[in-house]
Amino acid sequence: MAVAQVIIDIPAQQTNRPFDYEVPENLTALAVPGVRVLVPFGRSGHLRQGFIWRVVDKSDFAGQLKPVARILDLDPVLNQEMLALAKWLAQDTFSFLISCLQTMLPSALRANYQRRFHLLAPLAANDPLQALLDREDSGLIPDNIAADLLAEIKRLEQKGQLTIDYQISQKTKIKQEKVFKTSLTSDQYQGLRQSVRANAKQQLLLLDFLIAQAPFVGNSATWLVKVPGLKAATLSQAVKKGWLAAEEKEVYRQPLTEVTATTPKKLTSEQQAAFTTIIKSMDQAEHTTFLLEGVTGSGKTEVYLDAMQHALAAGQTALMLVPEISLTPQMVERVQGRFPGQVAVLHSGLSVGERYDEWRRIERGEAQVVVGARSAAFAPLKKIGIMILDEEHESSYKQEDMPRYHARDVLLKRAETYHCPVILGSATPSLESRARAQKGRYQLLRLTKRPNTIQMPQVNVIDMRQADKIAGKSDLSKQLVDQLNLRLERHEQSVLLLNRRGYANFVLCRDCGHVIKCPNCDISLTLHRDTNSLKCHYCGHQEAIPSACPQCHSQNIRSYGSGTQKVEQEIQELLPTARILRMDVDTTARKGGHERIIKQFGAHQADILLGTQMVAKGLDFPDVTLVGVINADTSLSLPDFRASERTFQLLTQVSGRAGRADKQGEVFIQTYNPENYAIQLASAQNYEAFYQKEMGIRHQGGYPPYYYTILISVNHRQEDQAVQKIYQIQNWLQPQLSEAAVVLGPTARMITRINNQYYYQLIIKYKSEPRLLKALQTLIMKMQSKTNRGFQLRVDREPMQFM
Ligand SMILES: Nc1ncnc2c1ncn2[C@@H]1O[C@H](COP(=O)(O)OP(=O)(O)OP(=O)(O)O)[C@@H](O)[C@H]1O
Ligand SMILES: [Zn+2]
Ligand SMILES: [Zn+2]
Repeated sequence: MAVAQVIIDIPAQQTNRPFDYEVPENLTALAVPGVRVLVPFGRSGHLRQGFIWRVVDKSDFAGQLKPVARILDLDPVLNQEMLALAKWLAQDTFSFLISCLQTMLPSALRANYQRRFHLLAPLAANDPLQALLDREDSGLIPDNIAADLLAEIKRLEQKGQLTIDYQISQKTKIKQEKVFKTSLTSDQYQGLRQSVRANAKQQLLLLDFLIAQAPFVGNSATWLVKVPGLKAATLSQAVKKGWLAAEEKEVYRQPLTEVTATTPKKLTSEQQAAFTTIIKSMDQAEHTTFLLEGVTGSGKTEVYLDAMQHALAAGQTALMLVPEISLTPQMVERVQGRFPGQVAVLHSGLSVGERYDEWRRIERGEAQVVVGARSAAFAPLKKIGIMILDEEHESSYKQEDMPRYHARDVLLKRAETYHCPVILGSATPSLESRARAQKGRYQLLRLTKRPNTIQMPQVNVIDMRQADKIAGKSDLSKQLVDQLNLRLERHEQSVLLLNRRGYANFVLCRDCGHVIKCPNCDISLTLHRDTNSLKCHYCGHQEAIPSACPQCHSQNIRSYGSGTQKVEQEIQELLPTARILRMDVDTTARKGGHERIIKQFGAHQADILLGTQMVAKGLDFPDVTLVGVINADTSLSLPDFRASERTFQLLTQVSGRAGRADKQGEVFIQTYNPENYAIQLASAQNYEAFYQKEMGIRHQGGYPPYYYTILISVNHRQEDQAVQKIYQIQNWLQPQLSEAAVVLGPTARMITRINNQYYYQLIIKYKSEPRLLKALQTLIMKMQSKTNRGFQLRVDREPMQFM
């Protein structure tokens, strides 16, 4: 007897293992690992969806096995590589296996359940359930059903008066169109044309069309028949008469717009050197990881494209991840232009149907190149020859919900399977990656110059403590406004960054630039409006908001922040002729909003692009000669040990948007902290020096990459419960750790209450803790027990957000 081991679609610890089911004789051919099935589950025996994990000969289960009820796929939706990847992912990220399996698939394949009840006995007069039966969709239990109705359903179910069943509704269907093949020769069609009656207008219309299609005749290709005025019935009759053969063919909802084809550029010597090293490793099928550290505008993308080309030429495929597709329409266009018709694009901006179609094209081998955001790391490509992670420092590559994976780790794991190299590219690599390159775990490749004679932009720091400001507009220095004006006169473009990271969350002295920090940690304190206090999120230190600056005693101390809308108005008043495009959460809320703004700017429909961090990424426009940063400081003050790194990255990246073609670029950075090393080194565009300096600070403070970190968080409806639990966890965990491990906290999370749940957390810093993994798994199990009802535990390895 064949036994299917099935992972059930219920993300919970109790169901986080395969369950055995008998495979009925008639389903044995279809019951293979990776197909979706419906199986009866639990005492109720309701049908649930699941995945076949493995098929074995016999079961260790003592009782009678239930049979698999239905198999939903004719071919597995997850292949062996994906199943193995899911297993690794579940372990590595402390996640449920089912969550990992679901993450790998487009949401169209995650079925929706419809619950329906069927009466076994008549309802009592005026039973409220009658209302549900009277509806058009009789018996459907709506998702938003009122609690008392649901209780009534439960009551009748328990009394045996009704049953509930679960039906899978698949939202997205494969889209099909009818295509045709000729079945007669050209002469035969001519003959028919003579023989049909003159008033058979429809038939004549079709025959004329078929004769005109002479090149198709005798060819095996199928095509769509679209003749104006021709009725569908005429076509079906023609098929019946044997004039034509018809078949259903899958068609795709194409989300792509037309792009112009491009040819490779002649690589510079630095690009050539990097490329040669990479393809050598591809040819030798090594899973080397390259860190391509190339200054902004140095042409990393050209290296990626050539490496992808090399893979395709060898009959392999290529996978490229970018942080956010909507922000990088230019990147997508460059890849599509280079490989027309071969590219699938995966991202959250697509409709469910579009995404599913792109996934199918990849799965069937019809697209050899995939470009996508984080979740495209699981694109079902086969024979991968190269994988690329562009802007590898971006924190959006880490998923914040279960499974909390980092796309980089997924690519590196897949590279082991495909024996192919991975390129991590950035002008500002994460410290983690750069440190690994230092140790030789990654191979460092550097591009230090822009191609040909193009120079890096000149960067100027404006000290806002002393700068001439425009009266009544304290956010703008005269110097920056003059520069904007100059660009207007020259018909060149400007990009303005308003740094909203950490907006209004910290306290800064407007006279001396002092930011209030924790006495125990090298981290700024966070302003809590609700309690009117300043708190440290690492050690729990708390103090009242001072009325004067502790450094210069000025009373001009306040929380800092400024909105894009306000700045837009100010600039418009100062430069009435300037055409300003604003890019922020408000203007990009609609689908395609980013893309529209970027396209408009590219088409010179505006002189100034003003926005939040969105404007820092990927833009490559030849006429941008000025970049202005309105407030460099905000992100410096985040209560996060990565605050300096993030600031450095942001300033370097945005500066890099200037002067990318033949016109020299200039950058002006307004700051209250001109001596700060992150600002200094970003203005010098000196990544290597920043890396050295920041590593020293991380070493001293005991932060990554010198330590690994794990965040454990617990939440509960009642604050005291959450507090008690986090202390219990700490007391239980501490003895299992070595002396070398450091436990920070417990502390409240910055936003302590969300949705009436209170969050408390611990951070473990460690170097090597062989027992930690096991301990955390035990902890996860313990937290699922009945006594821990109402608590939720979260274990996040290498968290990107500590707040
Ligand atoms: N070898 C080359 N010859 C001529 N032009 C080049 C070459 N390589 C790149 N370029 C051009 O230089 C500009 C910058 O290149 P690209 O966008 O690839 O840089 P990047 O390193 O990916 O940039 P960033 O990290 O700043 O986004 C582009 O307009 C590109 O077309
Ligand atoms: Zn001060
Ligand atoms: Zn502290």
